[in-house]
Amino acid sequence: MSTASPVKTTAVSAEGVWKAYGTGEAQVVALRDVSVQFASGAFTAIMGPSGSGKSTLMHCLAGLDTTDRGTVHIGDTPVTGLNDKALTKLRRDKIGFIFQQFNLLPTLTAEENITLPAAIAGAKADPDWLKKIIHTLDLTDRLSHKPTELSGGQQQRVACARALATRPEVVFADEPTGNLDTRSGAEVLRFLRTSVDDFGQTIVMVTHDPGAAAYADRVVFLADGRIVEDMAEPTADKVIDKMKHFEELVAAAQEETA
Ligand SMILES: Nc1ncnc2c1ncn2[C@@H]1O[C@H](COP(=O)(O)OP(=O)(O)OP(=O)(O)O)[C@@H](O)[C@H]1O
Repeated sequence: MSTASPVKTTAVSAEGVWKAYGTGEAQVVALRDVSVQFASGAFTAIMGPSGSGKSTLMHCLAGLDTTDRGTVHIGDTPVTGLNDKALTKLRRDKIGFIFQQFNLLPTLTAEENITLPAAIAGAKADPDWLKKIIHTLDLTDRLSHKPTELSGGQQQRVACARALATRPEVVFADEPTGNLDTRSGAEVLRFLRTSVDDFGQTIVMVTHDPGAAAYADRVVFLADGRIVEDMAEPTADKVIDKMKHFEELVAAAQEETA
């Protein structure tokens, strides 16, 4: 019997990714030669100033946007180069999304919002798994409610259940606490943490909030389209301190890639 700890596999990877918007004088380079791996069963936060490329990176990783150069993989599956049909299938089968604005369908109940993506994918979500996440999210008494009958925190918890219903290879969360008060935000973050620790999920979360980033195992900092820092075991204080020295990090990264 082997006593070696299990080798962490890579859930998502980007290799030499470049992305620009517009052309000529109006061109904005949003990502400059970004290479990064996200381990399976880990919670990673992506941080950086406004316009640093966080959303662009997440969209390229999730196959919502194309890269100009470089490659992206979800597990062993190359995202770059897939046609629209294959991309839709990849997103449906392997990726969960949580958005700042919840993005629930207003005419459906909480339960229907949670189970719809699996139904569209032609898969029936495992009932025991669904029961477990609905219970963990404290939504059992809210399943027949429509989104307008739920608080913001409850709506985001429904969005969390929806994202995890198919046990995707990775969940991308874009500012999931951006529209929530501190208490509701903490509930969502605690759930994301639990989903990693107890259920082995992989989470990649964009956030501006050092307190939210402190729930993660790792923080990747972007500035000016480059990765300028990779922090393990973040705390809010460590993150705030790093953000104070951002200009120096950007200047160093610019010099390195000049
Ligand atoms: N569709 C687009 N067309 C033109 N420029 C774009 C587009 N999307 C993003 N950009 C530009 O690319 C750069 C990176 O944008 P991105 O939205 O990825 O940054 P961000 O770090 O997510 O910012 P924020 O924190 O404000 O959401 C910015 O300069 C932005 O203006």
